Amino acid sequence: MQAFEAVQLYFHRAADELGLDDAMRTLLITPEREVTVQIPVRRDDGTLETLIGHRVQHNGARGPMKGGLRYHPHVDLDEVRALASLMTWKTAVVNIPYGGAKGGVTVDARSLSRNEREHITRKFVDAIHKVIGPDSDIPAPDMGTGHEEMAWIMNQYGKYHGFNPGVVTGKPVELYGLPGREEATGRGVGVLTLKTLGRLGRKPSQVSLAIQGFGNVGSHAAKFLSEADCRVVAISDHTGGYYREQGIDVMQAVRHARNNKGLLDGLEGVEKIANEDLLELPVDVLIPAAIGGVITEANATAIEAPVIIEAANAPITPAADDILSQRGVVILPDILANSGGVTASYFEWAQNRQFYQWSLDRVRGELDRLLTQAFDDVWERSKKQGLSLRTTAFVLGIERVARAVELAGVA
Ligand SMILES: NC(=O)C1=CN([C@@H]2O[C@H](COP(=O)(O)OP(=O)(O)OC[C@H]3O[C@@H](n4cnc5c(N)ncnc54)[C@H](O)[C@@H]3O)[C@@H](O)[C@H]2O)C=CC1
Ligand SMILES: O=C(O)CCC(=O)C(=O)O
Repeated sequence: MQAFEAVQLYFHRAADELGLDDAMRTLLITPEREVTVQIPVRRDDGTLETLIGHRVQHNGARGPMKGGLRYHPHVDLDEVRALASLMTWKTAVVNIPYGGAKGGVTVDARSLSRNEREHITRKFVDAIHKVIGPDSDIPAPDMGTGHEEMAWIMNQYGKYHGFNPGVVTGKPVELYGLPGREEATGRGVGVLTLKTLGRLGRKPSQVSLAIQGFGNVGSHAAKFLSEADCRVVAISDHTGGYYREQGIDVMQAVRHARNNKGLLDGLEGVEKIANEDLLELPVDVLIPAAIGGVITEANATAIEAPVIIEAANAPITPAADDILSQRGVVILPDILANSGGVTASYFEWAQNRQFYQWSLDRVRGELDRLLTQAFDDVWERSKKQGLSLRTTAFVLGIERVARAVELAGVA
């Protein structure tokens, strides 16, 4: 099943609960605009390469469209469309005044020099600057991009439209960024993991965790949860998994990765395992925080964790989701679990519009407050209506977007 088809499946399950008619379903699921562009780039060795980039603006009923920019070799239009639609429901679940969008360039970010990344980013902005903007569509980091790319986006956009830092979020703190945006997705994953454990009557000190992916999201989630007294027994990156039953020293791993181009290979005091095996460890909580589609029909029955927190977008296929749900596995869905990133982006954007900067404490406090509210809304409604957390999160998101469409009118 293609990625967008999978999101549509979840969408229709929730739309059935809401009794939405076919016309409204078609309106809500169809992207408003899709832009595919050529990005010609000269590599450092002089060769010319033509890359493809996409920006999908899924729905803007609740506000400017918002979503990250991914540099990854698997990026294609279907994936970007799926991720853009997830953003629409995510911003609605956490109730921030945005719609949903996503962008991507089909390229292995790790194969690029800094100069090449800058070149590609600026060329991409050259191609899409007319359709993005602080009131229309606001990019942010996703896999393979970070604060450097966001600074280049701001700068390149400014060459066409004048200085306006609110065109992009996830910028360096020294350049109109937000203290706390970089950690926000992982911190949010941590906060929501603790909320989930609390509802299940589990104490953090009794809990073991495995986290796949040690980039922005995975490393900050690991840090937050180990500081909260959870035992992080496995972490990984694309080079493999790293296991220690007594618990990994997460800060040592963070320092190691920082000095090793973001990679964990060579980390001492741990056993090397395969990424696939990490997913099947007998842990209390599994946190996929890397690519999508890692838990499928093929490995769902082998997953032992009774709780899965979807830090990555779409890490579980619908067939696997059904198998796990039937087994009673508690799954906190991506559109809630990783919503801390876009929520902090909202704070950054709001402050850019005021040329004002909050303190880190205030950012964390507001972030925790909004995420807690969204979590409680989803958890309580799920129990009341007897629906999975995923279907409930979709119901809540779709309901808010549909209401905005009805109130604003479409004709
Ligand atoms: N950065 C953000 O603010 C947000 C990110 N997300 C999602 O979180 C996930 C991770 O994003 P980031 O941490 O930003 O990306 P990143 O690029 O900072 O890190 C990705 C990590 O995943 C690892 N990885 C890549 N391919 C892998 C594979 N095949 N198997 C195992 N590990 C692999 C990489 O080595 C790296 O450790 C993505 O699904 C993204 O869409 C969701 C919300 C916001
Ligand atoms: O911070 C943002 O605006 C978007 C983050 C994102 O791409 C996501 O939540 O998947």
